[in-house]
Amino acid sequence: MADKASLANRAPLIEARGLTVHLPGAERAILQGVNLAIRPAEIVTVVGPNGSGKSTLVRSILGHVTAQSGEVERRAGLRIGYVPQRVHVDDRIPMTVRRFLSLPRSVSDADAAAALARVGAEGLQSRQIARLSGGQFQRVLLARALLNDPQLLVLDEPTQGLDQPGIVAFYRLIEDIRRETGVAVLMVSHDLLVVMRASDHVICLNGHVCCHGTPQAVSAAPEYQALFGADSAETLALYRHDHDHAHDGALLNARHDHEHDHGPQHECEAHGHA
Ligand SMILES: Nc1ncnc2c1ncn2[C@@H]1O[C@H](COP(=O)(O)OP(=O)(O)OP(=O)(O)O)[C@@H](O)[C@H]1O
Repeated sequence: MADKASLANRAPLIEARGLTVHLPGAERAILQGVNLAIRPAEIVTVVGPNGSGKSTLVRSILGHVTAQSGEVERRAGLRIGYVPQRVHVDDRIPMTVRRFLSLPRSVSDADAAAALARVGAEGLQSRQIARLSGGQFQRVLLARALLNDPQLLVLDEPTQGLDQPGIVAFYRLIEDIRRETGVAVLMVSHDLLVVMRASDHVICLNGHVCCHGTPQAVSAAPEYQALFGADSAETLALYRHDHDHAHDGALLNARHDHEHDHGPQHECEAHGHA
């Protein structure tokens, strides 16, 4: 995790205040009064059940969806790399990885090769996009998002369709990239255990912000446990402590630095329903 005090002192790259979003056809507001700030080099993760508004929040922050009230302030000239939840690739239209990396903006062969190498997908340039495995495709999407040297990476469910080792490896890659480049990361994910482990700040969303704080604080919060069940908190606590011995199973690929939790830090702030 990044040093918390130094993160907190940095001005946000992007900040949402009081975002309320109604979408046409929806009976009620999809987001209500949501606040969110992402600072340089910070990994912020949004978790929440299906339909809780995670993608809508991401799309509002990116300006793809107009909020009925509230505001999004972004640093002037902010460069964002975005990996959307769904990318439709028509497999009837041939498209190589190299060509895909030049959409929508043309990039040099050297930059394309460097971006692929950075995400562990070197040598895929001539492969057809439609024939990549799920894990390869996610890495190519990430490579494309890195091409404009972003200050903020936005990843909406980036590990969909990956198996557990693939999920762990992907988040590890994100942590490495953050460490090397200082890029900030906003992620939406269902992979509670792995993604919360990699996060500086977790936001638990269910139309409004139910609670937020460090992974430890959120996993101990009653609002989080009401949404995901007390078991999820126990499993996270176990995972975080269980690092001194050989592990079986996929999680053994996760980074095990010695980071002890000392119980909930009571950082979660309950936000009432509007
Ligand atoms: N374009 C739209 N018009 C009307 N309602 C929408 C639209 N897009 C999403 N919704 C509704 O808004 C709610 C939130 O959707 P959203 O995709 O933001 O949730 P999510 O938390 O990302 O869900 P998931 O985890 O299933 O991806 C859902 O009830 C969804 O049906």
